[in-house]
Amino acid sequence: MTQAPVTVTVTGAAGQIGYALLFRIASGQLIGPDTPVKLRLLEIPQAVKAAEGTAMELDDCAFPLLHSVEVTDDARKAFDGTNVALLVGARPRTKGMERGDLLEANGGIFKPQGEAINAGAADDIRVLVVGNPANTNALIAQAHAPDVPAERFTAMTRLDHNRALTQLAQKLGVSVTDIKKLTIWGNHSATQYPDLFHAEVGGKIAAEQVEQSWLADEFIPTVAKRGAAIIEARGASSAASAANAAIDHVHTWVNGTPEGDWTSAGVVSDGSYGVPEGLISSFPVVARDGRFEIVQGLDIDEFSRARIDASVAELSEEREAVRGLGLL
Ligand SMILES: NC(=O)C1=CN([C@@H]2O[C@H](COP(=O)(O)OP(=O)(O)OC[C@H]3O[C@@H](n4cnc5c(N)ncnc54)[C@H](O)[C@@H]3O)[C@@H](O)[C@H]2O)C=CC1
Ligand SMILES: O=C([O-])CC(=O)C(=O)O
Repeated sequence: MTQAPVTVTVTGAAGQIGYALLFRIASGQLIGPDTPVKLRLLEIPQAVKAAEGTAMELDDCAFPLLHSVEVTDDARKAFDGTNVALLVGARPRTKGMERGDLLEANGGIFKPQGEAINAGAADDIRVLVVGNPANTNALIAQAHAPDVPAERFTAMTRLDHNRALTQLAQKLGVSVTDIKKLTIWGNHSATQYPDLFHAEVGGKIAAEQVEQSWLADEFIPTVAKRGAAIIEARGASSAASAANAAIDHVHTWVNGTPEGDWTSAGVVSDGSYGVPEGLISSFPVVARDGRFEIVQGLDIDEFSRARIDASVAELSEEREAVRGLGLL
């Protein structure tokens, strides 16, 4: 062990993503193979026992990098001194629930968690929100952590990015590693826009290597509705792939993007590409020196513009809705 331990807090630790995520974090895949990890698992009181069971299993793996595991239902304890917070636990939509009800229920989770992060997290805290609606939940948490730089709050669109990589790789009969500069724009929802007009395969623009009808009528809807397709097939929402994307997101954030490539992440808009300032929207980003930076200067044609605008309009509506609920 060559480095000081990093404290990683996972909320919703007893859930299905939590179960797919925790063992990978404990094995060193989140930050790197030289960094020991202190795990904090936050759950609601009814699920603490199940989280304790997972903690027992983590012990039973004897992971060399796992320094300790603590389980709690107290957000202040969970985020005290935390370096990386993975906010996975959220209120799922249930029958008869309107969008506003969902936003309000999640406000009750992400507001106090933002406050607890503000009160006690480490100075270098990085937050990834996975729980849906991820972008707006991230916005709520960020709004309640005024002492933490806003850029430290991010929302996960890496799963969408990874889904898009594989759809394109399968279409062109190439490896996912042959694809560079793919982008997911906007909201982690069915309005998201997976962009192939800047993506490159073998150094050439991807959109020019596929039929326009495939791009518009198959690729975009397949990626955007993949979450629903998994639920239909599995009877439960994506779990291992979501956990994998969370690992990818944080690993990239800490360790950087490769030269000549970028990734996608929901980050606070600085007004780039006409996305209203302050919204947490997905952009093409590079990670350098432990920070995400929005890739600048891309030409956006009419086709892409309309799709980015539609998804960003949805994010603006969600922001207005949570403002109306007094959550911002
Ligand atoms: N951004 C993305 O790409 C994806 C996001 N998701 C979202 O991730 C979330 C979690 O999914 P699953 O693990 O499958 O759900 P799950 O229902 O299996 O687990 C959620 C866990 O969160 C816990 N929880 C609820 N409120 C909490 C609170 N205030 N503090 C701590 N824990 C709390 C629950 O007790 C439960 O154990 C859902 O909102 C889902 O929609 C899922 C897939 C992809
Ligand atoms: O669609 C869902 O409910 C889960 C999700 O966010 C995804 O799989 O992308």
